[in-house]
Amino acid sequence: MAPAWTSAVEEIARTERLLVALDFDGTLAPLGDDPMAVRALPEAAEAVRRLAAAPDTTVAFVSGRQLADLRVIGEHADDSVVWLAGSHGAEHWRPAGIEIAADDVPMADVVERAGIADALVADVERAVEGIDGAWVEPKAYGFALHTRLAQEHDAARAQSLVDALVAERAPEWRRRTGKNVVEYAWRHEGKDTAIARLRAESEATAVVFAGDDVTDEDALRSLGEGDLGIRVGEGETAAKVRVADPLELAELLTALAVSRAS
Ligand SMILES: O=P(O)(O)OC[C@H]1O[C@H](O[C@H]2O[C@H](CO)[C@@H](O)[C@H](O)[C@H]2O)[C@H](O)[C@@H](O)[C@@H]1O
Repeated sequence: MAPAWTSAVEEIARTERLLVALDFDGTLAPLGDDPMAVRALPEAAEAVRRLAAAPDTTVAFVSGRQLADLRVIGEHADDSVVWLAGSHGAEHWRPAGIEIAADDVPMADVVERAGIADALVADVERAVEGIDGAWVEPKAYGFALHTRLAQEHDAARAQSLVDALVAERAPEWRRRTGKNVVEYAWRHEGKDTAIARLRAESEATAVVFAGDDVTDEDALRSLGEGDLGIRVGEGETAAKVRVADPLELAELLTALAVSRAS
């Protein structure tokens, strides 16, 4: 029997210019304990390669990872044709020859906020130092508190300590929850902003977006009638289609690449 998503994939494959925007962690790559050790499933990497080679098709990774880390885990080389939106859309990368709009945050603000962020990250690290399984990932515009390896009560304690510190020192920062992670950032862009920018720059006539987590719902909710949102795994969603895991997503993306190439 054909998968339930077959007709949706065949329909969107007929659009003139397609943007395929993909979250990374939990979507192309299964989640793991060490964030820098994860990689896309080979089947997913191959599907991305085939889609990127298909006519009138732009592929982008849209991730909460800071850009530098996304390039490492995404095995993204300088000559790649895959577009990137990191830090939930606050950082962008484009292939050679495609112009990229300059960041509109004044340099003086960046410097000032980076100083505040560095001091806050140091204090947050000290605050969670003795809590088993809790650790801090410094990021381009803030940090993430990881609790994947912590007991439930330790995770809750770490989160409330960090919430209190951020509320006192940086109440205007955006707080986002994810799978065993809470992120805090002074840039407020979300994946909805990233999709709007990628759609405009690629002149897409339709968008496919796939993601597995709460922050991906910003992007999924922003999609229009002619787009295709895909939720990977469980959870409430605004997506039209659900797949079980990254492996089934790779199967869907391969089917899309085949339709797009024919
Ligand atoms: O937007 P995404 O690409 O899904 O990024 C979300 C966060 O991903 C990373 O954390 C998640 O994946 C880790 C590796 O599998 C896992 O250990 C962790 O529990 C997950 O929450 C990343 O480390 C965060 O910075 C991202 O924001």
